Amino acid sequence: MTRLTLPAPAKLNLFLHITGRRKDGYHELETLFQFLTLADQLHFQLVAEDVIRVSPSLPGVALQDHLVFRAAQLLAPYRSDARGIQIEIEKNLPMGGGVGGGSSDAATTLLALNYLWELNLSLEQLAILGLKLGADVPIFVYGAASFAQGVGEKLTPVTPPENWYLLVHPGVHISTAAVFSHPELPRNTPKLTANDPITDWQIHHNDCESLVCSLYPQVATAREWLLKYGPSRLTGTGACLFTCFSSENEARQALHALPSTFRGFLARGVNRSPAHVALAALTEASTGA
Ligand SMILES: C[C@@](CO)(OP(=O)(O)O)[C@H](O)COP(=O)(O)OP(=O)(O)OC[C@H]1O[C@@H](n2ccc(N)nc2=O)[C@H](O)[C@@H]1O
Ligand SMILES: Nc1ncnc2c1ncn2[C@@H]1O[C@H](COP(=O)(O)OP(=O)(O)O)[C@@H](O)[C@H]1O
Repeated sequence: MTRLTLPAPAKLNLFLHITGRRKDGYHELETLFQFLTLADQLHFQLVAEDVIRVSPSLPGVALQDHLVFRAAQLLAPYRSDARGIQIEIEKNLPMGGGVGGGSSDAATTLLALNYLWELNLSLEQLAILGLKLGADVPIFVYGAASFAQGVGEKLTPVTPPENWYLLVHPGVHISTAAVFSHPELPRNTPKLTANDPITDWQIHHNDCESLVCSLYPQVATAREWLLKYGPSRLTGTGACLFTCFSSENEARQALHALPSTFRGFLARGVNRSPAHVALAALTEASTGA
């Protein structure tokens, strides 16, 4: 096989507790990750020359900083021949939206190149490499909805309900680093205990939400609008907020009522990453399983 298309799905942080800060400045988190059917699409094509080509470019992102390019660079030394790769990205996920698009693009690149370059690296090896690119990369590499601890790399698979979500982007770009370095960010939520119902995410919260709403009035306005439909929540450090619905139809009706100042996305929560589903289908087809 010389070409491959794989999705790079969005994630939601159904809740996000900050339980402390490490000496290196990184924050200790407890968060519940679920994937969405909403995804970027990445097209991979092996080429004879020893190059890594990524197109189209992303606004404001130099090639050297592009997480897809960096993921390919990390894997290139493991090749046994000099075949290069051409990668084309259909970017559907809002950047800086808290849905992990960059990390997911990187993880999908690791999975795809491991397959196309026939590297036979384990998911654990790919996750260790991926963590160098971002705290969120391992969850996408493993591909199972999980309760995450540490900086997001200690993962326990769980199965929250696979609801329909309306995701609202309030039109602001939020820097993860800026939120985490803010003096008013709460950093001392007690750790959950073995008896806490982890997948009952609505009883938990996102420690970034109040701060982000006070720094970005558009996020607060979007939150107020979503609250008409049910409990709403910020994902990650924002900017996107979500609320859940029991059917696609209800979620679609809410999407139709969304003010034009916001962008809305309809998606289903899924506990297995669509990238893994696609890769498994491919492997089964090629082995005739
Ligand atoms: C907060 C979360 C929750 O899923 O998501 P996003 O809102 O970014 O999607 C993630 O932990 C983000 O992961 P990721 O986007 O990969 O962050 P990184 O590139 O590793 O880190 C960006 C910056 O955020 C800070 N950071 C990040 C993660 C963490 N646990 N503690 C931190 O203090 C650090 O200052 C770091 O320099
Ligand atoms: N492939 C990529 N997709 C998105 N952002 C990228 C990518 N590569 C590098 N970046 C940089 O990472 C930043 C955060 O990306 P993103 O994952 O979209 O945010 P978030 O973690 O909030 O969902 C972007 O603003 C951009 O500067």
